[in-house]
Amino acid sequence: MAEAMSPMVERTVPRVLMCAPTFFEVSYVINPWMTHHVHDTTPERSGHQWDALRETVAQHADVVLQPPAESLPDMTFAANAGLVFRNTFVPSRFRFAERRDEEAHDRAWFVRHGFDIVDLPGGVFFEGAGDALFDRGASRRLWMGHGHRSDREAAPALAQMLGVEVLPLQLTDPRFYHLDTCFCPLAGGYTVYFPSAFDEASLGVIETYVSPDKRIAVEEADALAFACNAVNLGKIVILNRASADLRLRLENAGFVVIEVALDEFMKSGGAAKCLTLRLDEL
Ligand SMILES: NC(=O)NCCC[C@H](N)C(=O)O
Repeated sequence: MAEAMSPMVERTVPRVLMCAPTFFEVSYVINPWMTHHVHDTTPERSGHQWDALRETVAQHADVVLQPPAESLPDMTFAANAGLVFRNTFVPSRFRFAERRDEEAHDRAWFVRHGFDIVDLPGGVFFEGAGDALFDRGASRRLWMGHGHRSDREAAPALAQMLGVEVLPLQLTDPRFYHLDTCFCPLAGGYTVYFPSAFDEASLGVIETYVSPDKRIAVEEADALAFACNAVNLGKIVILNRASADLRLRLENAGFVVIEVALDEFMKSGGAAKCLTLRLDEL
């Protein structure tokens, strides 16, 4: 029987999925961050950092736990399970074989929790909320990154399947291989992003849709510290690290910045946002 989740019920407290890093390690290389870190993580350190993130998120949201699976070290990056919109779950189709066995676990979890599963057309790669981020301003538009992991073809398909406007953004820097590594929509329509990770046309799209007073462009040092990979829960912004300048800009926009060290996960190319998946996208 489906476990009761009531995903359609209007909630005031955000609901966030996380998956413990029990089996997390760097055992293969599918992005530049992983290159020098094969077998360079410890369960103690990743467990400790993940617990700190879970406890921080739990102060501002209901945390729902997905059981991890053995031999799937990247499953802890819950954002990549798929995309949630209302009661619909669009499962990821991973580009690299190393992550494809996660798909069955994620699908089963979302079926079990009462979501409607809607699949992308065959052969289209799509890495879920790693590459698809809802605007948090007045609009429900979806920003979608492509060029490294997800295919551009996923954008019109998602628009049709979900009935939302989808804005594709071309990613150009292999270090910022998922949209959530270099772009973060915040409450009120503010947007943190690293301009150099996008092609010119995509920067033009961002500048068309996000007014200058809402754009928070970061320097490379912040981008490399995964400052764009932030969890935004209302006024709260949880991230690995922010420079004094970025913190000030976020505070001036009304946000409260909370740093949680996640360097063990950065060895795999992920941080706060990648380790979470919003389940209430209404
Ligand atoms: N950026 C994300 O959304 N997730 C991080 C995924 C890290 C994993 N090692 C990968 O390369 O797929």
